Amino acid sequence: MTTPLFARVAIVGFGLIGSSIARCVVEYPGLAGAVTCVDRAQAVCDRVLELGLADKAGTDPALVSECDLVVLATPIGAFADLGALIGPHLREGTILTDVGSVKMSVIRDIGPHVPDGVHFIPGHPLAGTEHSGPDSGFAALFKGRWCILTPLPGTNPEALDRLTAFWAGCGSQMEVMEPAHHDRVLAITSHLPHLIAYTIVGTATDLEEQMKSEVIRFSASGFRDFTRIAASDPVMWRDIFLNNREAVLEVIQRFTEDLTALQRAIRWGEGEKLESLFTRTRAIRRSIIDAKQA
Ligand SMILES: NC(=O)c1ccc[n+]([C@@H]2O[C@H](COP(=O)([O-])OP(=O)(O)OC[C@H]3O[C@@H](n4cnc5c(N)ncnc54)[C@H](O)[C@@H]3O)[C@@H](O)[C@H]2O)c1
Ligand SMILES: O=C(O)C(=O)C[C@]1(C(=O)O)C=C[C@@H](O)C=C1
Repeated sequence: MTTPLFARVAIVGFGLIGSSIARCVVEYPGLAGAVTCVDRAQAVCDRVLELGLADKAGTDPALVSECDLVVLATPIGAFADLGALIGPHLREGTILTDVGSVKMSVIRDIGPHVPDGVHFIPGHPLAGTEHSGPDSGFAALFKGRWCILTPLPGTNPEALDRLTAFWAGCGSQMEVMEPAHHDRVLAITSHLPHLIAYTIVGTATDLEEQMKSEVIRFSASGFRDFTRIAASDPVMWRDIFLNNREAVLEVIQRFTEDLTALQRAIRWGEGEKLESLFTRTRAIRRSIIDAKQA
């Protein structure tokens, strides 16, 4: 039997993403010898043990002290407090990473609590669903999906290689990025689409009762797709918008200008303008599909 990449991994926050990582460890050999669950909810810890996703589970942050990989997988608003709680228990040589959807704020909130000799390498798997909690995870979640690491200057290359190998073993395609660049890219590809979905479904929610029930009854696939996204976890998304404020505000500004231009084109009957934009957007969809098949 070959030695696994890590002897014991601690997953702090054992919801959709945390439990999917644990399922990878259970199902794919060679990633880690054992899993420790740390979650603030005792009910989550009990469920994780019941599901067989960890052999140790509890609410005590000191549980991370016996782990050589620690993955923070709570909503990012909890990171500053969490950093202060687990920092003193991290042992030398441990790799500390996270799965948070914003990277600059994670570096700001966790960085000051990382003891010397601990390798802090922020990360973000670009894979998820609208579901939450330990029952919603699955091992195939990361298969063929990007995982972005945003190492800080001076990061130990061997630690980076080990973490890269761990995520690749979960099925991810790996990429390294500057954290600020990550936050700008994700503001467009993930945060703005969620904000738009929340807005569209919110508008429907505010309609008068009669209209609302008709919208629900006759919702066609376009609206349905938005409701899936708008069903995503409210706390997680509150934290994302509050922690990627500048990049999100910038893309909202551009989006608002583009929406106003479309509004004008509709008002003035500028069919060519509309058709030309819709032709360009169709080409983007095709290039995404082609890139996936390549
Ligand atoms: N859901 C997605 O699509 C997705 C995709 C990629 C990355 N992420 C990121 O992953 C992280 C987790 O998201 P999720 O969807 O798995 O969340 P989730 O709601 O399914 O699970 C979060 C877990 O963290 C626990 N928790 C909350 N605060 C805690 C604290 N202070 N200490 C210990 N445990 C705590 C909760 O009890 C819960 O079990 C977030 O930072 C999010 O930005 C989410
Ligand atoms: O598919 C979904 O449900 C998602 O929203 C996943 C998604 C995304 O926007 O692509 C959401 C947030 C994460 O940080 C990464 C992935």
